[in-house]
Amino acid sequence: MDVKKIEEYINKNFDKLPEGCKQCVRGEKLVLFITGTCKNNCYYCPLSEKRKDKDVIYANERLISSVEEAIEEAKLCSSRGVGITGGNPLLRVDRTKKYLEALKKEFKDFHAHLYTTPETITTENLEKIKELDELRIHPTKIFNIGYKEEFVDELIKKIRLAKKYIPKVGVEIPSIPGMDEEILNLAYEIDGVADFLNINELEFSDENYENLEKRGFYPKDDVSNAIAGSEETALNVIKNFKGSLFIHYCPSILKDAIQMKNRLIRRAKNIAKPYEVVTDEGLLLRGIMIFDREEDLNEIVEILEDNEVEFEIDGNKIYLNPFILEDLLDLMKRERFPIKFSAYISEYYPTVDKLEVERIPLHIKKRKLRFK
Ligand SMILES: C[S@@+](CC[C@H](N)C(=O)[O-])C[C@H]1O[C@@H](n2cnc3c(N)ncnc32)[C@H](O)[C@@H]1O
Ligand code: SF4
Repeated sequence: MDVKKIEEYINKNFDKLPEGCKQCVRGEKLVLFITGTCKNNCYYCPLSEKRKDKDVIYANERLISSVEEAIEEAKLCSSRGVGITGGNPLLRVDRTKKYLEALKKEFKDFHAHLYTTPETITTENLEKIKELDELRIHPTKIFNIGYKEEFVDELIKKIRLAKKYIPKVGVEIPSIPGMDEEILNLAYEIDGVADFLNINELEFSDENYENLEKRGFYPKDDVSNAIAGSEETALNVIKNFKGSLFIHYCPSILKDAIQMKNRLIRRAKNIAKPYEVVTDEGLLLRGIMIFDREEDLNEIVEILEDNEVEFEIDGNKIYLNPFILEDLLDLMKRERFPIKFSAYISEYYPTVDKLEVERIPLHIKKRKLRFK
């Protein structure tokens, strides 16, 4: 599926999607990675080395250590809900409870969903997370050990238990190529018990690549992280399923090209300085002038102030609107005004690390070579 097809598919099915997915697609969810701790060891686990089995907390891409930082990040992204993920959040259930309750208290109508696995769904844990609106259960044993009735029975028991505390309880699984029959059986077994089944296109990462390759899986193309055959398995299950359960297929490209982009746009709009431009991809553009000498910087500051141009000084740099910078350089060249600075357009992520993705040179100030 390409981006256009995904958009058509999402628009057609939007009303049927679980609320957590609706918000996720629109980039409205704060992704709260509450711990990297997990006892499951799935061979396809995509977690990066920085997160896997590390007891760390991230709010979106930001490493945090307090509830206040999570709230701040939610505000910066105008989040309307939270997806609590990991690792297994229920292995740090008291921390999960603290963050969940704080976010629910801070924001009105804040939708919360959480990912976990069947073993940790207990009455004691559910009591602590009953403020959740949605739970998504990943039956890891079925995909790591094999499809066995006892694993399906355990899953069904846990869905029934969770439904006593949480309004919506669904099952979320990776689409393992070739497991069409098992996934179809699973869908029939949970029909009438679970509220939905989400099937994720299988993705590789630096961490799981070797494991996936050993099992004969390989990338479907050289532009995405998706595994060949995973989409076919998911779509095959949906085509052959004749029950009433809602099955949603989540392609890898939906996460990268639509959901991530929408989340970035929300953050970018909130943090953009008055002189910065938000791109359609949710990145920020700014013009940068870099000076060797303070008097050259002061001269330009005077010109910008005279022309009421918004700008900011950062050490030997001036930041300003990229289009104004281009116009200014054109004018200076036309007027043969000496250009005593280097100028670039910088494109960067509106994330906490402000990762620069591109720097387009507009003018490079020639350096003089001096022999001593
Ligand atoms: C990345 S996990 C995060 C939450 C938690 N660790 C878990 O596995 O449930 C979210 C969902 O992605 C699915 N998943 C796990 N590994 C995946 C992979 N390599 N590619 C695609 N989906 C995957 C699982 O079905 C899980 O429900
Ligand atoms: S349950 Fe999730 S975090 Fe844990 S090993 Fe499996 S994929 Fe990784």
